Amino acid sequence: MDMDDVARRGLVLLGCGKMGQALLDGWLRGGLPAESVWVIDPAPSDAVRATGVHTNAGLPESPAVAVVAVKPQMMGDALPAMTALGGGATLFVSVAAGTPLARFAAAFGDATPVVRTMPNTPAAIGRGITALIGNVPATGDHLALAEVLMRAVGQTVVLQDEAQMDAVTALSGSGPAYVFHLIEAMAQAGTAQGLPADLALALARATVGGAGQLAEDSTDDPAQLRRNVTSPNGTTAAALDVLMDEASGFPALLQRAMAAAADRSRELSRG
Ligand SMILES: NC(=O)C1=CN([C@@H]2O[C@H](COP(=O)(O)OP(=O)(O)OC[C@H]3O[C@@H](n4cnc5c(N)ncnc54)[C@H](O)[C@@H]3O)[C@@H](O)[C@H]2O)C=CC1
Ligand SMILES: O=C(O)[C@@H]1CCC=N1
Repeated sequence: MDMDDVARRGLVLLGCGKMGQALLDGWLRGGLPAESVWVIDPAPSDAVRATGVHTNAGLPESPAVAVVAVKPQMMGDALPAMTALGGGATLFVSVAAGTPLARFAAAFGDATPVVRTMPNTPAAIGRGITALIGNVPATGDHLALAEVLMRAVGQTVVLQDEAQMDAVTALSGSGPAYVFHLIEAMAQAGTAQGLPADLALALARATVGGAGQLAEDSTDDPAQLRRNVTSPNGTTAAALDVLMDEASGFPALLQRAMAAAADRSRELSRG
């Protein structure tokens, strides 16, 4: 199965909010015809309607793919709309946090191929990263098709074990929010040091954006990039003494924050 099959047989997208829309935009940008997509969402946005996809219309009999992009708490209400697609002919791809593969087998039958994924919101600009893992009925071809779908919005990595999904969710799924909060916090601290708020925010955004791009593009690892900024006994060293403090610095804080996120993912998985 490839994107030509998806164009011919159709793709159903269940839930088209922030993540669903980012994916939809990526697929349409990549050349998937709007008439090949069926969106099911009780409140589709004007932007989704404007794409020309089918919204809340009768579903094709045997779509190539059904993508689940509703909140984990909505699964009980949302999945029954797709019951008829279970059984094997349609590949299910879920982007939902804390929703195990077994939840989809229970809804659609044990023979249904399902690929569970965890994308992130930089997908909206084609800069996401998505981790994937398939269930037993999902073949190499199914996983490859799921990767093609997710590559429309960024990079992909395949996991070895579904249990890794909780840590992935805590790291790359939720991670953009930590970075946005870092920008907010740097801007606030800049204001506290006497800068006007708009100037502090502009500096913080560009610094995090530029440093992120440098970290991704450079052949140096992040530790070396950090050392490149840090003059002996200079300003950066003074700040890093605070940020790298064993008890109260970034590492300890992020250990706690990500443990909370991963624990919440495990809790959601238990239903
Ligand atoms: N926002 C993020 O950063 C990420 C979200 N995810 C996952 O993506 C999924 C969607 O999250 P968001 O897009 O952020 O949420 P969202 O709230 O923006 O979108 C959810 C959409 O589902 C629709 N919906 C509600 N009930 C429905 C039903 N019964 N049938 C069909 N559609 C229904 C809503 O109208 C809404 O458009 C979640 O499972 C979340 O865990 C995964 C990675 C990152
Ligand atoms: O907060 C959440 O539950 C979702 C999953 C990863 C990012 N947002």
